[in-house]
This record gives sequence, structure tokens and C-alpha cells, in this order.
Amino acid sequence: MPTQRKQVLVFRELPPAQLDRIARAHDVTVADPRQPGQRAAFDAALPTAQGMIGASFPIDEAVLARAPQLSVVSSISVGVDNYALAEMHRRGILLCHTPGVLTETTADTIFALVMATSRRLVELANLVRDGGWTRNIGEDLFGSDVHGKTIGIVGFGRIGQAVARRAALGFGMPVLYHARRPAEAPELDGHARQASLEQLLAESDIVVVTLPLSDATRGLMGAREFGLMKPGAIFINGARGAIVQEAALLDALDRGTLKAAGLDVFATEPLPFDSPLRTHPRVTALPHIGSATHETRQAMAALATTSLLQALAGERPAAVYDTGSASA
Ligand SMILES: NC(=O)C1=CN([C@@H]2O[C@H](COP(=O)(O)OP(=O)(O)OC[C@H]3O[C@@H](n4cnc5c(N)ncnc54)[C@H](O)[C@@H]3O)[C@@H](O)[C@H]2O)C=CC1
Ligand SMILES: O=C(O)C(=O)CO
Repeated sequence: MPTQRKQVLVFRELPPAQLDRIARAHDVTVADPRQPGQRAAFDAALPTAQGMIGASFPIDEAVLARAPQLSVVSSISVGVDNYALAEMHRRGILLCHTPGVLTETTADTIFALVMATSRRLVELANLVRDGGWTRNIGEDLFGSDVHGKTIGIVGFGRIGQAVARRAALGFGMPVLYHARRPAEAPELDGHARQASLEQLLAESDIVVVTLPLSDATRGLMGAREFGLMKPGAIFINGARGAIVQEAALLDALDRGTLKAAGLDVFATEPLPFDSPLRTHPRVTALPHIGSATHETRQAMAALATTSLLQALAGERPAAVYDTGSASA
């Protein structure tokens, strides 16, 4: 029996094939509140919305309060820091997300940052582009090895372990990881060792953050933590900007504690034009492209759409986030 048509608010652009899947079964409003001309349509659709799908916009308590009919929100992201989790739990609103389909792509991006910072790839490619390659480069422009270096991974879930596989199995790097419990990752046996955060920071040549943003992780990397890192270490953030105190990161770079930082994410996105991180000579900054490949963004949109349709049909979606847990 076909399900009754419901009201769906799409708050971020969806590929046409996914939009069609939703529109065949339900009445759709497409309104991205980040676009100035669409905010009014978004606001107008909230009172009747029964399902929502989108990303990159905070669905906070104020938004939820204006959506009394809402039963499911499907996020086209694995991170759920944009959602008022406790309020969704209280109201029994399902939250779907996109674990797994972006793991390998995001790990590729993070490893690209490891390579780019260690070997100074962006800086030296720009030297060639700017006509500065007029003689053989000298020691002042040498990088540092990646293979064989110790990598410390803070947060050892899907993406953290995918980074560890690249590091350990591809580059012969010993892996330290900070996690709340020992990882079940047989392919990393003999390659990866659990450590306290302090031990990991003190012993790693390259520190990579792959934690979710939560009350427990907001601002986790501050002056104390950067101060514990090896002089000349490299710091990579592929998770969420707000996990890092950016002033402390800049200070550690300027004092020379850190050799370089590779950042895909920032406390404020897009990165403000006047942010010192944008132009710092030893920062490689990317515009939040962890999962941004054609293949992966299609897969994320398809999974989020499937979950939304399943939830609206009264079925249990495959990828539901447990809003009752404090964090992932
Ligand atoms: N740069 C980008 O474009 C992307 C960023 N992300 C970010 O990466 C995060 C991780 O994604 P997944 O690996 O799929 O999630 P996951 O849930 O598989 O892994 C997160 C791990 O961190 C652990 N953890 C949580 N709080 C902790 C704490 N306080 N101390 C120690 N460990 C803690 C969890 O137990 C879990 O093992 C997402 O939440 C998202 O914010 C994800 C995809 C793309
Ligand atoms: O999925 C996420 O959490 C992202 O940051 C973008 O893919």
C-alpha cells in the first residue's frame, strides 16, 4: 500500500535523481536557508514539515520549535554537531546521517594533508608557478619524511582507522591512537597501539584529529595540548574546526613548536578572509573538502535520501544516529 504523501523540506541542494525519488512519494519544498533569497521559504515550510533533508545549517532548538510535525531529519553528513540532539531525542525525532560511505574519501583527504604538509607540496608547487624555481632547491626548502614516522590519531572510529590503515600498511608508520576503548581492528594488529592523549601528543611526529565535535571535544586542542607535542611536529585537523583553539594553534606555529598544520575545517566556515590561518606560510588550508568527490557526495545524498524515505514510510532506516548518546 503506498504511504500517504508527506511534507518534506529539502534544505540543501540535492542531486536531481535523489530529489525525484522524494518528489515521487511526497510533497517537496526546496529552500536553502543559507541563501538569502530562500530563507523566507524555509521558514514558511517549517510549520508543516514532517521530514527534512540537508546539511551545513544548524537545526537547533529554535528551528525545531517551529516544526511541530517533524518526525525525521536526514543529514547529508556523518557529523551531527549541527543538530539539537537532546531536543530531538526528547521529541522522538529520528536523526539519520551518512556513516561509512565517506570514510575512505575523507581518509584520502586527511592523508593528502599529511603528505602536503610534510613535503611542503603546496608551497613548492607555488614556487614553480610563481617562477621562483631558478636554481636547484636547497635545504631551506626540504621537507620531512612521511614513511616511518609515528602518527598519532585522536579519535579512532571509522575515519581514524582508515587513516591508520593508509599510514601503517602503506607507509610503514607506527600508529598511536587515543580512544575511549581499545579498537577492534585486526588488520592493524602489531601496527597500532592505544595511548593516553598526553602520551600520543608527546610521542607522535604527526598528530591527526578525527573526533566528532561534542561538548567533550570542543576546544580539546589548546595551548597545553600543543605544548605537549614534539618540537617540529605536524598537526592535521580533518574533523571539525571547533575541536581546536585556533589562537593556540597559531601561537604554537609562530613559536615554532609546530612545523606545520594541515586544516580541512575551521571554527568559522567559510574561513573569514582576515583569518591569519588563511595566509600563514606553514598552514595548508582546504575548504572543508573531506568528502567532496563526485562519487562520495552522490553516495551520501543517496544514503540520506533512502533513510528519509524509509523513515517516512514507517520503516527503520539503515543509518540512524542515536540521539540518546552523549556523542558518537
Ligand atoms: N572534513 C570532512 O569533510 C569530514 C569530517 N568528518 C568529521 O569526522 C568525524 C568522525 O567521523 P567518523 O570517523 O565517521 O565517526 P566515528 O563515530 O566512527 O568515529 C569517532 C570516534 O571518536 C570517538 N570519540 C568520541 N568522543 C571522544 C572523546 N571525547 N575522546 C576520545 N574518543 C572519542 C568515538 O568513540 C569514535 O570511535 C565526524 O563526526 C565529522 O565531524 C567526517 C566526514 C568528513
Ligand atoms: O559528513 C561530514 O560530517 C562532513 O563534514 C562532510 O562530509
